[in-house]
Amino acid sequence: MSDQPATERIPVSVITGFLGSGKTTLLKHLLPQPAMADTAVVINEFGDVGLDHLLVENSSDDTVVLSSGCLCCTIRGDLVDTLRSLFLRRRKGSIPQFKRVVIETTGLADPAPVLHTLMQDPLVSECYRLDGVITTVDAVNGMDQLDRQMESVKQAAVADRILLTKSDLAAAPKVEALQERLRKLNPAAPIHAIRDGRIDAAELLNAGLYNPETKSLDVRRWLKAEAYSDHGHDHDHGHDHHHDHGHDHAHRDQDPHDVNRHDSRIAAFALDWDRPLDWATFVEWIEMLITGHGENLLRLKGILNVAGEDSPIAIHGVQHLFHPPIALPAWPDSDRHSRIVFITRDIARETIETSFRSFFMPKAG
Ligand SMILES: Nc1nc2c(ncn2[C@@H]2O[C@H](COP(=O)(O)OP(=O)(O)OP(=O)(O)O)[C@@H](O)[C@H]2O)c(=O)[nH]1
Repeated sequence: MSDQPATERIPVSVITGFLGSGKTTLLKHLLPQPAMADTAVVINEFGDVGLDHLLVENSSDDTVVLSSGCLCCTIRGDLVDTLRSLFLRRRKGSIPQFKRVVIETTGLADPAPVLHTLMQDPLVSECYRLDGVITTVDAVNGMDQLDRQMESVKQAAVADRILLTKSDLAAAPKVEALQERLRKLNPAAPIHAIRDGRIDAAELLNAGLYNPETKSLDVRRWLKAEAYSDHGHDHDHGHDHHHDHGHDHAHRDQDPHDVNRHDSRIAAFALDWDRPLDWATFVEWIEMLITGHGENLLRLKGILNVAGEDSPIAIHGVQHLFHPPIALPAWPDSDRHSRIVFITRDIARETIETSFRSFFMPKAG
């Protein structure tokens, strides 16, 4: 665990989104805004020659281009080195005192390993904290990309904010259908339709647990667990079909003939539990889950009511990584339920729920 409190580490925003979906255009419009002052930018390009940094006008010493590979696979070590070197140069005063980092991934990046590195690498997580993931989705090509490219599904599924770009080029019904699909894929992320990257940076920043404006840990905003309750996850209606392909109820109204839809492999849901949880049992359950399903646990976050603790514990996981829990100073309101949000691939809600109950429901007889 990092010695630095979460509030003192430098926030990192990750901009991801499929090829050509408008990441660089967005960055170009964000960087001149006052809310983005003192931002260091790390741009990752696929291929030998980086171009995007030339397109982002205020390229400077704070802009680092990682080329010749995709951030998610070949050059993860470079990301660690880059973030570390930026931090050391900042401390030495050889570059300005940046207060935020923005990483633009390549369009083909699977975002999970990038988040992994940010949260897991001891050197990185000592100095930085993941603030949020911003995903651009192309209104013209997005539907097709979601059908064909699993990366684009994952990019949308793990987003904290989704930006629908190029809606000026797509017919309204097409934009609405895409928005609807994205809402099912990721119920908690607000979706903004934008044109040519134009959006107020304040809408995108500070998506994390810590809210710099109120200087407090803002659990409700971070977790948005309530967003999952309206999306058809109820399980009391006598579904008798078998869920052996990880098909989730949230997607039951998709076109059954469209076998290519990756979204049916992705499920987003929240578990809610009204009794205090035994911490040792919880850790045992999570470890079991990670051992069995780690790769497909795309994202997990929650706030727990732990037996014997007066205040809540925030948890955060990405695939095989379970981040050190954070003890929050107090409950945000009178609701003392534990809430855990899951974004999974090929794991149905029932699987998680059944395993949770097997650990926490008192055994009959
Ligand atoms: N009409 C229109 N064009 C846009 C919009 N957003 C981006 N574009 C254009 O889309 C093209 C691709 O945009 P980029 O910002 O380079 O996309 P990118 O995601 O950075 O691309 P890669 O780094 O190759 O993955 C450019 O020609 C942009 O001008 C938009 O909202 N409307």
